[in-house]
Amino acid sequence: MHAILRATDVELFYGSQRALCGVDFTLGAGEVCAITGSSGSGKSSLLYCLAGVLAPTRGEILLDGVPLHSLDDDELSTVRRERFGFVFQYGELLPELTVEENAALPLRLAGRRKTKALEVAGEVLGRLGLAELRQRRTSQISGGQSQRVAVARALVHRPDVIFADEPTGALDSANAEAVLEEFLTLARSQGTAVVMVTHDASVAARADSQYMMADGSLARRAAV
Ligand SMILES: Nc1ncnc2c1ncn2[C@@H]1O[C@H](COP(=O)(O)OP(=O)(O)OP(=O)(O)O)[C@@H](O)[C@H]1O
Repeated sequence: MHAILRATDVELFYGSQRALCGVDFTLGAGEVCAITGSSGSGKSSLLYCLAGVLAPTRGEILLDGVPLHSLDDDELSTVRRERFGFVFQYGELLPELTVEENAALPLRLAGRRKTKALEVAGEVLGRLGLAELRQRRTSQISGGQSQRVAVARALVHRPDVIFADEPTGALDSANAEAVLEEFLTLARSQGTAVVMVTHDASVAARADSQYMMADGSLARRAAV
């Protein structure tokens, strides 16, 4: 399997606080990976580094063999916008936009025409059970519905890698299953890779690979 993302010996400090140490990680194209670990163990920090949002203090992150730190700000923004999709814990939707406008945002930023972008967003929203809410402003939907809109927005432009921090945290089991199915379908059909942080053991068990984060160190868990 072609390695799309590779981290070698990554360390991250926030001031004097060490959040990551000696992290090695490889993600194959089309691989769905789950990272678990206790609160404060460094899971979100790792996602931020892998996604080029934070620069590691030591070590490097390679995307298709190219070190993220070799890209200038514009190139990094383009990578994040076009090749990555994000469902972050505090990833806010824009309250003045409707559900479908929020979900269509990555396509609009990529220059797609509004009608086409809304049509594609509508299909994804439908698969996530949100068809009825398309025209609703996101200030008028529930937390779990917002989370699914954020998932739709992360995958609408068919990115190469989706980074998801607790993407099913606010969802009941049926909706968590719908989100996971979307990830797995994209991975199998488009070769999209997914790195997701989750506390949900049943979600993690469905991933292709599982890792455990403890005190800034990452360890692969054997398949059961
Ligand atoms: N901006 C920051 N400044 C200083 N320390 C930080 C910052 N963000 C995180 N930390 C610290 O870095 C460590 C790792 O935090 P991180 O958020 O990556 O953990 P996490 O495993 O994602 O936690 P949670 O499951 O609670 O979201 C923790 O000790 C945290 O207190």
